Amino acid sequence: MKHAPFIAVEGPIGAGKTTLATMLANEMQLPVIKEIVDENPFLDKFYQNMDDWSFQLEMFFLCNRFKQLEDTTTQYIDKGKSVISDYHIYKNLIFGERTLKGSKRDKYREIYHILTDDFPKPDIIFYIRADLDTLLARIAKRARTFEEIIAPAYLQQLIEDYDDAMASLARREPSTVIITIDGNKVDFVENPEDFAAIAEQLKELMK
Ligand SMILES: Nc1ncnc2c1ncn2[C@@H]1O[C@H](COP(=O)(O)OP(=O)(O)O)[C@@H](O)[C@H]1O
Ligand SMILES: Nc1nc2c(ncn2[C@H]2C[C@H](O)[C@@H](COP(=O)(O)O)O2)c(=O)[nH]1
Repeated sequence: MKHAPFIAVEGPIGAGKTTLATMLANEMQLPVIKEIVDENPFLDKFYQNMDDWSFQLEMFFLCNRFKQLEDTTTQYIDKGKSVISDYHIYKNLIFGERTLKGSKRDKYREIYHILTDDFPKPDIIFYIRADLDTLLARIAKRARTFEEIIAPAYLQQLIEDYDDAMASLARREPSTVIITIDGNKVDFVENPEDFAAIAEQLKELMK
């Protein structure tokens, strides 16, 4: 592994991405890039009416992450510095393919590739899988008001979409190291030894 990998933590809503990315960044003394959520003006409208608001929402996330990834590239990656992020830009496509329809989905897909295809991609992905009950419990624990009305069926579909997307990414980009964490069994928040095992894997990869 390169001495300055770009690391991402991924997984469906509430899986523990921000928590794990922050914990690993502290342990490894790495800068951490966190997606913006609370400043997104469309999320609450989106959960109330997905068809009406999905295009604005996905475009907001895409434009915001485009800027973040641009800055991450110039401030860290181009300078050979390791960095960890609580998302992979690919999540924009995972969600967009599900929440958009017809010509809006086609246009969004084209815009996504125009904006992101030439960006550096993470060398290491920690992919947190978890079942519906675990995600619902963690979303409730996080207690964001606008997430209270997330339909379980939407979340279950995202769980399946993430599995398909990670398998597709592994086929497309065989050099990317994908470490899958079973979020139903591994608890890096409550069990220090679980976190230590994950951190050890990252240290080995960064040697
Ligand atoms: N392994 C875990 N065990 C218990 N609680 C967790 C775990 N991972 C995350 N949480 C909690 O679940 C909520 C969602 O975590 P977060 O990191 O925000 O997830 P994500 O970034 O994937 O949406 C937070 O309240 C967090 O403290
Ligand atoms: N439709 C989309 N929703 C997204 C996207 N990225 C994040 N989100 C939503 C999901 C959660 O309600 C909240 C925070 O996401 P976490 O994964 O950190 O829980 O924002 C997206 O690209 N499209």
